[in-house]
Amino acid sequence: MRIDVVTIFPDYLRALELSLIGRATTGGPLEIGIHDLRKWTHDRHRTVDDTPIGGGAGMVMKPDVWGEALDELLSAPPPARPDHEADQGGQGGGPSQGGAPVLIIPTPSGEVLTQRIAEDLATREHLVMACGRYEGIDARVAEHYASRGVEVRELSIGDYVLNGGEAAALVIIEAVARLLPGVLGNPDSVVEESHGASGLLEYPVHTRPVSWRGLEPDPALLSGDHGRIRRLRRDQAIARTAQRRPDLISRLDPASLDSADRAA
Ligand SMILES: NCc1ccc(-c2ccccc2)nc1
Repeated sequence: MRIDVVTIFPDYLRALELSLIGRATTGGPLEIGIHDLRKWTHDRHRTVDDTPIGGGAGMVMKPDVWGEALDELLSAPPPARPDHEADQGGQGGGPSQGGAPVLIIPTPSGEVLTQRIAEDLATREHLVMACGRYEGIDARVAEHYASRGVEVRELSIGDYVLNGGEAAALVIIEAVARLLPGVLGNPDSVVEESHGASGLLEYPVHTRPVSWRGLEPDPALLSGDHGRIRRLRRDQAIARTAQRRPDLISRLDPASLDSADRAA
């Protein structure tokens, strides 16, 4: 997968070149390109914004500058893919959706990112992320590329407003990139995690010391009885989900709640 990020604060995205994601980019399953939007300006002041048509506070990012940047990045050839990855669907499941790039625009007015959306994006070959600042990007940019048949995803990462799309882009990229084969240290840990296949929140985890400040985990965890431990953890996950995220309980497939027993 290749991810291109366009921003007026390229240094904000340098974190991607560190840690887990950073390791995956050196000849791994992930290529990342960070681009300064001002590269596509032509005036002396490298202007990227202007006052809103129709009035209102703040500034809006100019469609013409964004158009030059996205024309270039969206038409770039898809990343070369080694043969063994021909049908690599990654943890996102399913075959790759082919090389057509997806234009992702982080925005407070977008659809909220979910694990399902991350899994879908993890099957793509090329993501182009447009990070807005100020009051956002001129709405005609998303409209234009959608009308040209580009898949445009305006994504929110939650119901709050940030100063720009960069922090949201980091969240979206991490949620997607960690699903790619070879990026996550232990692929098994993708299975039992909050918002994973079970649709439940993750059960509470513990490690040594067994007794800490007078607190100890449920004795079942020390029993060595794996069926009993599996059932305890399922019950803990259900209880935690019901308490903290009742909205997730209503979406659950009842059959998935018994899978812990069947897996025993
Ligand atoms: N849902 C998180 C989120 C994403 C993007 C923005 C944003 C703010 C200003 C300009 C451009 C994007 N705000 C919140």
